[in-house]
Amino acid sequence: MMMGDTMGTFGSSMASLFFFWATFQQIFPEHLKIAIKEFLLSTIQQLSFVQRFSDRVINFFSPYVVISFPEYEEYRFNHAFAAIDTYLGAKAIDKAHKIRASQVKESKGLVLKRDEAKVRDVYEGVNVWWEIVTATGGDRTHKLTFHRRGLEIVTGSYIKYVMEEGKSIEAKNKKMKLFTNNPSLNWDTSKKSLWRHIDFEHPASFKTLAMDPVKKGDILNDLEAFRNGKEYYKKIGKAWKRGYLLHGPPGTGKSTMIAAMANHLNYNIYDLELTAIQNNSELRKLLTATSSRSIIVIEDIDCSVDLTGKRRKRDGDLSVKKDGEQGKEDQNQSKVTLSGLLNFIDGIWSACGQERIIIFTTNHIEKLDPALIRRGRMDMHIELSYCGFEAFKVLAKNYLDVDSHPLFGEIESLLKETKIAPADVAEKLMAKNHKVDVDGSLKDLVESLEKRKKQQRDHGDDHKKKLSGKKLRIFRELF
Ligand SMILES: Nc1ncnc2c1ncn2[C@@H]1O[C@H](COP(=O)(O)OP(=O)(O)OP(=O)(O)O)[C@@H](O)[C@H]1O
Ligand SMILES: [Mg+2]
Repeated sequence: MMMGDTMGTFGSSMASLFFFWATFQQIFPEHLKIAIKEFLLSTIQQLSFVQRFSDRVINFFSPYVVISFPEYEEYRFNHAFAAIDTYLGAKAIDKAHKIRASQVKESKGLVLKRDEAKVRDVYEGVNVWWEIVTATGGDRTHKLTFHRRGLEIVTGSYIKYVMEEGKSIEAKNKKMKLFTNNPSLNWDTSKKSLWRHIDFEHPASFKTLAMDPVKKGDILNDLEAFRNGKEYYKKIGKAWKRGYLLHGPPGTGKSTMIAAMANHLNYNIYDLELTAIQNNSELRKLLTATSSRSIIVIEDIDCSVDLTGKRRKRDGDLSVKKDGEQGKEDQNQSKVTLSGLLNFIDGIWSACGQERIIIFTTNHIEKLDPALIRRGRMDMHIELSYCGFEAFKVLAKNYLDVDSHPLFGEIESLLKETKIAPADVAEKLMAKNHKVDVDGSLKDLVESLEKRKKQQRDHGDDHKKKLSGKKLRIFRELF
């Protein structure tokens, strides 16, 4: 067709359209036009009503239930959303096709997350489908779809299970921290000024801890029972806390065990230095500023606070001061007292605290006031003692990577007769100049044990001689 023909056809079509519009304007009066408009609008409304009604009918007959977990609710972040996100992210990584890796500031290493919009899960035989939906505004929502049959299981326990799993994965991925209290003089109005922290990266583990394996097993079981004891503690109406008293000579592994416990449970450590605080109210402030899932440690409790005085009942309170020291005590408000510590452990902490462990360590259990260490306050007394053969075998494995050696027999019998701390054994087994020398290290240890055995025997003889001399003197004085 020629260009001119095309233009002609277009022109005549436009002319017909104008003609039609002008006729419409003339024929239909204004009110009729409004009526047509209203008719069209109501038809559209009816159609959307039909749509809504049909949705309802479908929902009514549909065997599926959908629960939504929006990221924000009334402008506040919904923590359930975060827990679900973590749970789904970590779920069945091995089966996922898309994985997202990231390193978040607070996390230990690379966090691998399943990166799929839809995830299927099965819980107690119920199939559920999770889907993440993003609205046009960018708000995200986790949608959980399942068959009505599973309603009781899903609402009764599955959602709770997802929340708990999510939170525990979050906690596991978090870097542990070691907190130390700032001297109270440096505190300002912010809670953050009470404790300073560093990342906690101690390599200690129960596997490398040298001690009697039965005792080790008991402690591990106790920790596990505590960690999983939320419902139990609630049932018996007690605060979810546990106290351990670690006692034993220097270098027997008390501090190492605390690190191993923190690593095992993934808890933060609060190392409470009592000498840096002035009084009981500061102590209370510090302890209430600690977080859940943490271990609060007071090392060398016998040296940190004057606990040696006899307790005396005063105004229903426990006092550590000896009789006659009342005036001094009133003046001396700058003391952290046994009563402050005990009150906190028993009272305030029980009311506000959750999932906390408190550990006291001492080299001199005999110096401690019985009130501090009675059962219930300190639930478990753990003695770390001199190195036995079983503990030695763990150290030999750690340091030399050997399970047996011709010198083991001799070492076993020497250890029975000699008091040596695991720290001293470890020192002998440690590689010199980064070279592991099994024979040399074990020979070194045997020599050191023989020397100690002799010293300890001589010291024992001296002690016996002194005693018998004293007895003789008393005998002479008497007769
Ligand atoms: N039972 C043990 N198992 C493994 N290593 C140990 C053990 N005991 C001591 N060690 C080693 O000795 C070093 C000192 O031990 P640790 O600091 O735990 O002793 P401690 O009982 O806390 O002593 P102190 O009473 O002086 O505080 C540790 O770094 C560790 O290498
Ligand atoms: Mg120590």
